[in-house]
Amino acid sequence: TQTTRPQRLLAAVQKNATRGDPRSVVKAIDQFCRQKEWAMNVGDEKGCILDSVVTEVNPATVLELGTYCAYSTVRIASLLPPHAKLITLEFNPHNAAIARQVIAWAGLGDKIQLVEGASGDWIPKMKEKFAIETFDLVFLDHWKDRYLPDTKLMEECGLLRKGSILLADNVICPGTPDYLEYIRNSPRYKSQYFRSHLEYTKVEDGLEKSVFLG
Ligand SMILES: Nc1ncnc2c1ncn2CCCCCNC(=O)c1cc(-c2ccc(F)cc2)cc(O)c1O
Ligand SMILES: [Mg+2]
Repeated sequence: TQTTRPQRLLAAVQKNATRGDPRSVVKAIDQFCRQKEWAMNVGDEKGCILDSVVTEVNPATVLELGTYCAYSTVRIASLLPPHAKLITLEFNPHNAAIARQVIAWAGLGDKIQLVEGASGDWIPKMKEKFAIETFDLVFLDHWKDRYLPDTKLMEECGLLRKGSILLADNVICPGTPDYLEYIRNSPRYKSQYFRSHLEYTKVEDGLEKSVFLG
């Protein structure tokens, strides 16, 4: 029977990456996406910007919205300090199952908690279910029309503190116009646009980094 793209991506990781070596997992996925099949990972170009933000923030708590095949999950977690925790939400059970295996191959299972479900359902439960006070860094990479409502939800649930960083993928392509409008005009955020390209293409895209001012 026909395999899915996430299954083929996982096979490429298991074939070309070294177990327990997160950077080789990242490299294997980028190679697969450049040489075989495009997939909606943040990719190597935007990934370098992601790396620089993670390194600068040096977060103890990270929330990722939209795991897909765990490319950015592994990329972020490989840069975290020893006791830091990354919670990643994935809506699609098939993608979650693939992501778990990519995370295991990278050897990052003790830093990453993958939760299956919709962001809107889980954000209000974060504090009680995961003993989280606030997130130092949030990486938004899920449904583009959920960036704004989920940001407002995180504010309402007290999950952001003065200095929390939001980093949003795809603000140009596919685009998140309502989120950009809100975050760039709100007195509660200081935003910066990092111009780049849609993963593995020459199409313009970028990341929007926003600091919550409290
Ligand atoms: N926990 C949760 N809660 C809510 N939604 C949740 C979720 N967990 C998952 N999802 C559902 C996310 C589905 C994937 C989101 N990402 C995207 O849709 C995406 C699309 C492109 C793209 C660009 C140009 C094209 F021509 C085609 C596609 C590129 C990207 O970098 C993208 O991140
Ligand atoms: Mg994306």
